[in-house]
Amino acid sequence: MIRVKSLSKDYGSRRAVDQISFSAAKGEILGFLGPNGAGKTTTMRMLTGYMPPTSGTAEIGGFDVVENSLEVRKLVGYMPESVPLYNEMTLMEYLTYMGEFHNIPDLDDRVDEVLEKVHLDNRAGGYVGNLSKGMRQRLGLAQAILHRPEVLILDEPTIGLDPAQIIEVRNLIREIGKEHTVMLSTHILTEVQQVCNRVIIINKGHIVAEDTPSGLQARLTGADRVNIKIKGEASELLPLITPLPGVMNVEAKKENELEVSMSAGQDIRPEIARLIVKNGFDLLEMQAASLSLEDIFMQLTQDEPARPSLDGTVDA
Ligand SMILES: Nc1ncnc2c1ncn2[C@@H]1O[C@H](COP(=O)(O)OP(=O)(O)OP(=O)(O)O)[C@@H](O)[C@H]1O
Repeated sequence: MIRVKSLSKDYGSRRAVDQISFSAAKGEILGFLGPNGAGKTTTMRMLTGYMPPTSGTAEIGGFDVVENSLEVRKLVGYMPESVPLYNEMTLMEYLTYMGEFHNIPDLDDRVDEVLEKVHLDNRAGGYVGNLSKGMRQRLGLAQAILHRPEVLILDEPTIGLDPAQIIEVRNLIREIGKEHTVMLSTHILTEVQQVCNRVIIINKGHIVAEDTPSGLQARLTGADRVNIKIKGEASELLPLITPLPGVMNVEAKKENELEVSMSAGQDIRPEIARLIVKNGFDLLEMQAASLSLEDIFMQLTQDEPARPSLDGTVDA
């Protein structure tokens, strides 16, 4: 449904998005995760046809966002970061007004339908200005799905909401995701874990990782770090484990506990376990130190010298 190839955007001499490529299939909820200024909004604006790319291409449903922007707008529902809503209109008036741009034939029925979908049907005659922030966000979603788009692009849909409102909006997105392809941007890690089935991590205009939330975690968790608990003096094991191929560092954490860091992709837990037992120690526990998505995100986006990226190439 969404296909992006080498898409770039320059603001003057500043490159905000740098040759990104990705795609999203029908029925996917794709999370676009990145810190402030990463290029999320810029990418979404290009995808919705609101801003031309400097180079590269983006297609929605086979239509080029520049050459077929009218078709693209029919196919896409967009909820910008701050949804412009008209406070002096009732919810029904607002949605009817927005729906007129799209020539929706059964507009009155459709307005009732979407208000029900976002659980605002009981506020239909009330003023937009009287809505809470969470309700406004839900109205923004109603506006985005009004013309039955196949693709929904949501820019930071839960920003500024309180925890209860966040849960409501996330549930709604999951529900909407059953019928639409959804791409949402966020800087909240738990959001992609809870809502999305695939995640793209973007930093400084570059895609630094792409996977399922659990796959991403698994790739980095693997057994990069293992916590080991033994019966006996952990310090005695240090000189034995350190020379093992694939071991980067060994540290005694407590008297009988140590942490072994291994080179990425080299799971040498069996060798370590054999070595411990062979040397007469009882192995009480061996646990891969699980990285949270937050750790992964920090690893992928922090400024540091060249390091291997997830696909094994070297990132500058
Ligand atoms: N209209 C503009 N003119 C010049 N620079 C811009 C413009 N819009 C964004 N930028 C810059 O482009 C980069 C990417 O911004 P963008 O808004 O796309 O990031 P973002 O990931 O959506 O971040 P945020 O969550 O803060 O909106 C930033 O460095 C930003 O300062």
